[in-house]
Amino acid sequence: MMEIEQEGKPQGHGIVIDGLSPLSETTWKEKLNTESSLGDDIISAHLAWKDVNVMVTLNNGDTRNVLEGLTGYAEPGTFTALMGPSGSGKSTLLDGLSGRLASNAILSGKILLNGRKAKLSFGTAAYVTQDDTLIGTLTVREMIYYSAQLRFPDRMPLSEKRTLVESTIVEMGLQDCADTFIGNWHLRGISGGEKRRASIALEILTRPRFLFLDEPTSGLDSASAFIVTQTLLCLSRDGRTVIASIHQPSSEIFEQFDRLFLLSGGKTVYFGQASEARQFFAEAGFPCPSFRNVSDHFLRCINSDFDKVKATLRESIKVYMY
Ligand SMILES: Nc1ncnc2c1ncn2[C@@H]1O[C@H](COP(=O)(O)OP(=O)(O)OP(=O)(O)O)[C@@H](O)[C@H]1O
Repeated sequence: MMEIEQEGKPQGHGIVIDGLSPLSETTWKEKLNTESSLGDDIISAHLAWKDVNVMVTLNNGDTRNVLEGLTGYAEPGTFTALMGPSGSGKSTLLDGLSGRLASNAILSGKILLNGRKAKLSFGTAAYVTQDDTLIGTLTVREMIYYSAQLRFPDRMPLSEKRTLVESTIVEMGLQDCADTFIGNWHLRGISGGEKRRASIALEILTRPRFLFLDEPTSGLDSASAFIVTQTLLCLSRDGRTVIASIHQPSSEIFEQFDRLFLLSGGKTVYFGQASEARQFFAEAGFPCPSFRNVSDHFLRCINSDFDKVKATLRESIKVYMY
């Protein structure tokens, strides 16, 4: 299949509006057909999805399309951010990809793991929710160690569990607070950012290939949020596939994303290299003023004048039709 050449084509990335493919069919098929030659001990896996729709049934029996025609992929060693206004479908996409949709939601479309239809089995994927479910009266090391005892089989030697716990503490940069209480409403403990990293530590104990995170930076100050996303970037560079929904990242945080999936109203506005999104919006007639945070700019464009954004982007995407 050939790409249709057109003047003014935004280079190197794809977008989709109203169900058009954001990627060339060939590129998508390449991602889709990446056959797994991975051994169990290798932490890398490709996820590809095409024409994903999610329909929910409401209490009154009506149905509603929450996601429409989403196509994309996530590769090992990369950090993908799902962004969009509140209610745009970020969590639903994350839930759909990780196989944890609510019982009233039905997903259609293709989601392939290493080119095959496969369920994400225990240990393959981890999901970190927005809420930290930690026990305040334990120290960070105790919390991770107890979690290791619950997650790993009894036949695994304690020394091995301890080694995994210690390496996880180092990987998450929690050495300095490892023996501090996590804390609760009456016990001063570790910071919010450290809590978030401790929550991620519990999930990476099993060395998952995929890490899904719902708003890992919500409620954190900008410095803590930056450290959390920096940690996620490091985890991805170890060969993991990291996908996180993030509401309004600072420019510094935005620069850490490899790929951006920008949603509005359950549809894709942009899918491609995060570093090229600014240029894409500029070419579509929405240059980002230098003083403005780039993610704020995208959300403002979508919120304030989405019809115009859509109309402009629809013009630009002709080049991606095959
Ligand atoms: N199981 C469900 N049943 C009914 N409605 C749902 C369900 N799941 C999602 N929705 C609706 O779909 C829309 C998208 O929800 P979702 O939580 O995915 O958005 P979001 O972009 O993550 O929002 P936020 O940033 O506010 O968390 C919302 O309007 C939500 O109410």
